[in-house]
Amino acid sequence: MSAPMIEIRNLSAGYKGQPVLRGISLNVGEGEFTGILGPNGSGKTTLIRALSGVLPYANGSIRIAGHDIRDLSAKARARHCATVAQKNPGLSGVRALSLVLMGRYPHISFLGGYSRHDYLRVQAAMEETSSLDLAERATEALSGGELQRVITAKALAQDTRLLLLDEAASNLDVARTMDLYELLRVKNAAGLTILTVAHDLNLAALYCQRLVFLKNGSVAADGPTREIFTAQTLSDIYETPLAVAEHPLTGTPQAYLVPRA
Ligand SMILES: Nc1ncnc2c1ncn2[C@@H]1O[C@H](COP(=O)(O)OP(=O)(O)OP(=O)(O)O)[C@@H](O)[C@H]1O
Repeated sequence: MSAPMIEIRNLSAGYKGQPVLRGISLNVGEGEFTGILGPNGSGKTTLIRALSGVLPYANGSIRIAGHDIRDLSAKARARHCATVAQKNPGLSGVRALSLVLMGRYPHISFLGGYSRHDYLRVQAAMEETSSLDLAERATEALSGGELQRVITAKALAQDTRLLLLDEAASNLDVARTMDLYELLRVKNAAGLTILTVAHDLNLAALYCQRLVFLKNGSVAADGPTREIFTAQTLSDIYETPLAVAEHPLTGTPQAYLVPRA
């Protein structure tokens, strides 16, 4: 049997010596589309940051496609795993096209420049994310949603087998959100392993086959969406009453807010 795409063993990580993730162990198989959910501050972004290699961790191990990520250079890591982060560093003075082209950087050789193939991959990724018309725009002049699409294009242009997303739909309107998740569905069907942080429970339930709920830096619940997405589990994890009913068209479980009075 092949190794899981992600193997996390007893992972502890945090900031300035303060633990946030407390001994997390989790496997994600190749081809899974998994949602990471949980209350504010539960450690979702911290987990994505540790997986993408930008946050050093105190204890435990992370293997991606069989490689301990601490043994990989940043460039080698970027050939295995692309990330759409929640916060993006200042991108002043960069055209959208140039930003997406940076996604090809892990694939160019030491002396080689970008090839025709790189530009074709960039064009395809921008078409897929409906951002090609933004190619010549300065990234600092883009709206939050436009920038989000360009950054998603950069991640797709990276041509990895694993994609990590942290609230990738947070700046998108409802139509763009559905465009993104439909695109993710197609990519997942073509073999891409996807791990996405989501706050929108119903969106996650519609698209993710598996849900992992974090709470206080630990895994509080983990399982196939249709089994784990229950009123009891959600209400316990979020400490607020929630009801669950089937989506009228898909039969997927969906959550409903319950007024307290
Ligand atoms: N750079 C940082 N320095 C210090 N503490 C941090 C830093 N980033 C996050 N934290 C703290 O770590 C904890 C977990 O934060 P994290 O962003 O991982 O949570 P989250 O589950 O993604 O939350 P949210 O749903 O609000 O996005 C929080 O208590 C947060 O205040």
